[in-house]
Parts: sequence; C-alpha cells; structure tokens
Amino acid sequence: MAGEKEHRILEFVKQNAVSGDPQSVVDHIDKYCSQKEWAMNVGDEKGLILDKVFKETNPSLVLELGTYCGYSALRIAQLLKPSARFFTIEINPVNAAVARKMIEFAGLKDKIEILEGSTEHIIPRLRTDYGVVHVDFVFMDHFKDRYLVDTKLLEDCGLLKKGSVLLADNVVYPGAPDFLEYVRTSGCYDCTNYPAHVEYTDQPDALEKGCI
Ligand SMILES: Oc1cc(-c2ccc(F)cc2)cc2cncnc12
Ligand SMILES: [Mg+2]
Repeated sequence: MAGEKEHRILEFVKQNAVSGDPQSVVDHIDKYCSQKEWAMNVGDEKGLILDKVFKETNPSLVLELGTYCGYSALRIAQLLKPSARFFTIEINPVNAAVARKMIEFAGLKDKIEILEGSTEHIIPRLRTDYGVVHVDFVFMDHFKDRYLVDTKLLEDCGLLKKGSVLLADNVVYPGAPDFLEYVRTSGCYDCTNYPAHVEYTDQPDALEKGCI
C-alpha cells in the first residue's frame, strides 16, 4: 500500500529523534533509510551539497518541487534567514501528510508552507494565490520528466530573474537528460555539476546547479 514505508520512517523519527530539533530529525531519517529501508530523501552526502549551494545563495523566496517526507525541507528550513518564505510542492497526499507531521515534530511548521498538488497547477498560481513575485532558489527533486517542463513553466510565469538559482537532484540517476541539455545549452544558465551518489548507495548520481 502506498505510504506504508513513509509512515514507518515517521514513526522511527518520533520514537528516536529529539522533538523540536530539526537536525536530530534529519539524522534519524538518514539512520533509518541507510540501515532499515531505503527511501528517496536527498540524503546526507547530497544534502551537504544542497546546504552549501543554499548558503551561497542566501535566498528570500525558496521553492522546492517534491517534498516527499520533508527531509530536504528540514535541511533548507534550518538555513532560512528570518525574513525568507519557503514553499514546497508535493503531489502525493500521503507523502504530504507525513511531511506535515515530520516538519511539525521538528518544530519548523511556521517556516515551511507545504502546497499539496501538481507543479503544473500550483506554479502558475504562486503569484496570484501566494503573492510570489520572484523565486530566488528552486530545489528540484520530483518527477524527473517534470524538471524541464517545470523549468520552462517557471520562466514563462516570470518567476525567475537574474540571480535565481535552480538546483536539481538526480541528474545522473534516475537522470533528467532533457533538463540537463536545456540548462547547459540554452544560454540562460551558468551551470555547475556536483558529482555524488544516489542517497545511501554507491550508485553514481549528481546535483546540477543552474544560475541565471
Ligand atoms: O533521489 C531520488 C532517487 C530515486 C531513485 C529511484 C530508484 C533507484 F534505483 C535509485 C534512485 C528516485 C527519486 C524520485 N524522486 C526524487 N528523488 C529521487
Ligand atoms: Mg532525489
């Protein structure tokens, strides 16, 4: 049944991590998913790259595509400046429900706005429904076949500006070849590749940064 593993991850966190301590929650998700059941969190190795790129950007408006259980949302929310706003979009209602409970347990529910639905539906409504003018930092970690179309949707909605940063997970495995081709050849992005591995494995993967 969809969602069972995600509920087991949440239960392990609630039984073992320190309530109100986001890093304890992040560490315990990594512990469970590296020792008990693999799950598609960005993980500790790629998470440190996410942290580094995020800190270099110091964004005021952050968008994540693909919340899952809230792991990367917690990493990001720990680094947000006080005035920043952070939206994360999750299409799967079971994952969104687990993420809400995970984020509440970590004590960061006031920092993170989880938007439940498709990127296709929500991105065009960010300006009218949430007052978003521009997005400074986008972490892409959702369906790989949505990376390119959602990048173009963000462009077409006027949500990206000079200085906006896209950071995409899994550009090697499972891979997002059309997205990579576009950001590297469109002439609009200055790209950097960060080689790493699929979370909790030795399978090669990478993050790709595209700066406007
Ligand atoms: O980080 C990720 C990894 C994998 C994945 C799946 C199967 C496999 F064998 C290896 C890796 C899938 C993802 C889907 N959405 C977001 N992130 C993901
Ligand atoms: Mg991923």
